[in-house]
Amino acid sequence: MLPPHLPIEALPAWALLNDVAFVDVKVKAIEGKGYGLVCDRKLSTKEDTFDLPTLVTVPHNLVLNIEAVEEYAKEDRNFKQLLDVAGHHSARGTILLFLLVQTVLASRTSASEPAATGHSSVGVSNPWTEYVKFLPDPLDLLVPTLWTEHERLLLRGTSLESAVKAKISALTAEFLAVREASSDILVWNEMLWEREMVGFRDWIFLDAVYRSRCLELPRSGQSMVPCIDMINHSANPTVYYDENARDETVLLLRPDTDVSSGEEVTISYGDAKSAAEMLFSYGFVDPASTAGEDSLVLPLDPFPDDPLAKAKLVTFGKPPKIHVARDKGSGAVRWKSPFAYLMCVNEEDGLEFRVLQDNDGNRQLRIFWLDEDVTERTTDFETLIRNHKELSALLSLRTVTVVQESLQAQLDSLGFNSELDSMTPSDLPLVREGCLSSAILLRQSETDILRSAIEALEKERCTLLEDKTVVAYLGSMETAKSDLVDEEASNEDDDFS
Ligand SMILES: C[S@@+](CC[C@H](N)C(=O)[O-])C[C@H]1O[C@@H](n2cnc3c(N)ncnc32)[C@H](O)[C@@H]1O
Repeated sequence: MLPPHLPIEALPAWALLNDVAFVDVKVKAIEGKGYGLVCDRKLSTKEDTFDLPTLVTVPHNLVLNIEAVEEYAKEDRNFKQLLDVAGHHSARGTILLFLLVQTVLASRTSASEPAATGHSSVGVSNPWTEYVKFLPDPLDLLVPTLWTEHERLLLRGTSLESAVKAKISALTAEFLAVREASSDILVWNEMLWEREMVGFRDWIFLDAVYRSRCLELPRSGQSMVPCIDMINHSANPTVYYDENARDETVLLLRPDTDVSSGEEVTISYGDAKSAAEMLFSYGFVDPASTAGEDSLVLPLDPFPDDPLAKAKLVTFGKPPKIHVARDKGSGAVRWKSPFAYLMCVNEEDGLEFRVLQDNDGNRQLRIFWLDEDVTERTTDFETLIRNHKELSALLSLRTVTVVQESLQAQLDSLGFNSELDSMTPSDLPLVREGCLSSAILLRQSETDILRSAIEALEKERCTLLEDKTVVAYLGSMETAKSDLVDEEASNEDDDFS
């Protein structure tokens, strides 16, 4: 079930009815980006920077955030029941439920029941019941959770390969939980599930809508704002949003900016977002973005033969990851992987797990390093290691090597699928052009980051290999190895069988 679509020409009437003011701008179709906001006349803040022109004003009552949904639930008994069993977990989950219900209401009101009274048998309609009809068609929203299986193959070897799989699994579990919780409520069971008005694809779509349209407002926090969510992104934005003294959300022309008549106005969706984040959240990669850092997040698997692996994972308490960032200007690389440090400390280095029982009889797994209880510091093994005089360089060397090997494996996997990098739309008729171009940009960006990071880690490794404690350790290992070889050889001499 999808909301019925309204042409964008109907938006000015919706805006008028709901007190949204557009001044000198209009929402129009923009090639390759869906809708966007375009200036009607030349605007400038080059001379007069004191008074910034306000292009759009949206009243506070239209802002959709967790508080607004809780308020709506007070008016709508059925929705409150739904929210009580399946919502309240997070702003996102709560807003998704609201959007789901608005979509159902929008489909019903346009098909059968008139919305004029604001009441249908299932719920109370409100401005969002109509506004959801201006949301993009799912086929035009190119976030990878909505890509076809064929299209998702383009992500092989990138950081999004596992991230998108994990997101789809999480969304499946979330959808099933909503379905299970709400099927005990008669009205929702009939409405959503018996009539099959909602399916898993709708849930994925609403999640994508939320992620690609949610804003962080200075006072109202994570919110969706109708009309302001029609603004596209650019690395060189001309406008920005804010909340004014009347709590209205306003769109303002940036200082020292000229916009000509017919030009699209844009905001920045975030300078610091990597190609993977942009594609994951918004469904495109901006090739013009040259500021800030490019980054990559990869999962990190513990050593398969580490007997302490499970205990380390439990005490660490979150999925192990490697974060790599590269400054787009200088090319300098930073990396971070708290679990990699813990992963490289073993029993022979003084690591121990103990099960302790408190006064109430509860048992708790605690982690000790060199007899100190470090359970609260599992994410800070880097500092613990650095503060250890004799083991610092050796354990750091192990950690750097583990991270470097993981990045190399990822780079190999990208290289293994490198034929994708030169594909054209005619080579892949089952793939949408936007998916292919974004995937190619992502692959290029991640290949560059991985190459730079592997090179930087090699330098770190070389420096650590020269440390005198490492040299002494490796020397002792060599001696132990040659002693063993000598011993085996002399045993062979004695073997007269
Ligand atoms: C907040 S909405 C903007 C309005 C949207 N264009 C629409 O038609 O409803 C964000 C979505 O707009 C599109 N978009 C925004 N900026 C873009 C850009 N620079 N290039 C391509 N698509 C863009 C993407 O689909 C993104 O998920």
